[in-house]
Amino acid sequence: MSFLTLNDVTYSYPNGFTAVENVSMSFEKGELVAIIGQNGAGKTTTVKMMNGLLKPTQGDVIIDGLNTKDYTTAQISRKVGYVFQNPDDQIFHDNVKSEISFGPKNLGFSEKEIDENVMKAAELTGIVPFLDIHPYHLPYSLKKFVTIASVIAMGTETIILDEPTAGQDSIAIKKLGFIMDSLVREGKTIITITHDMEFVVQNFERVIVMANKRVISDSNKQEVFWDLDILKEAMLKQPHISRLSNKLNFKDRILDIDQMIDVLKKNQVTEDQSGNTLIRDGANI
Ligand SMILES: Nc1ncnc2c1ncn2[C@@H]1O[C@H](COP(=O)(O)OP(=O)(O)OP(=O)(O)O)[C@@H](O)[C@H]1O
Repeated sequence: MSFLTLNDVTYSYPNGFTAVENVSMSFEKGELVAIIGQNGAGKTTTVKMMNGLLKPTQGDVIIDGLNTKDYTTAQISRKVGYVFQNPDDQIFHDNVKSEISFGPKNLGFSEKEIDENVMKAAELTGIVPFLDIHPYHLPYSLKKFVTIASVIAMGTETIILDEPTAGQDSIAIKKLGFIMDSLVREGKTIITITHDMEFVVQNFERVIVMANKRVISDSNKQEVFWDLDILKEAMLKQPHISRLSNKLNFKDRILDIDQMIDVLKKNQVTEDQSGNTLIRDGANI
């Protein structure tokens, strides 16, 4: 059995609105998975069911053999940590160190474990210099890293990141990639909701696409970003470089600049006697 399974899950909010319908997905330990899809597709509702913040109205969520229906959110949050989309929904302490310590303290860790976890999380997220500062005095980007550190410090086997790239510059986005990589290397499962397709291409292999409350694709990035019907249904665009290669009728399913350069060098680019670049077979421009 997988470490984390959503089995034909439906969720309706108390006002009667059904946000997620008949969704199934499963994750192994050490997996790194992106969830993409239009606004309102049901992504956040789905991941909130993974850490017990929401309990399915139909179907089951099973984490490490535990059905979330039979356990409290506090018990489930020992297994799955969730980093909120908006850091202001998560932060409530008056200095960064207390904020990061709260989770492991709450889980009953010893003083030594708390200190070790806080330092490790702060180092990995690059926020050691800000430990004594009030989180509200930090810019949005750093606040987001405080919330990520707070969840890392809890030592859960799975970490869910909801829109981590929103409001981040390119250096912070690279740092996010590095953090996710380090956690996966430790054997943790990382599930990330994102609208940033370039970020997906650079960091993920498996991609789950949601549209209209359902999963419409769960495959590798090559399949997903070259299935134009799926992208249309999810109202998503191919990465820029894929759109360019598509418009140029290249045969290869290009997803990033390096691949584009390889393909151009190997197949489609030649030089004339004066050294001018010419494009041949496979390109139709
Ligand atoms: N507390 C709530 N009560 C009622 N409806 C809600 C509630 N929270 C979310 N919804 C609705 O459920 C639907 C799915 O929302 P959800 O946040 O899961 O989508 P999403 O794919 O994460 O979207 P986004 O990318 O905008 O965050 C939306 O139509 C939203 O308005």
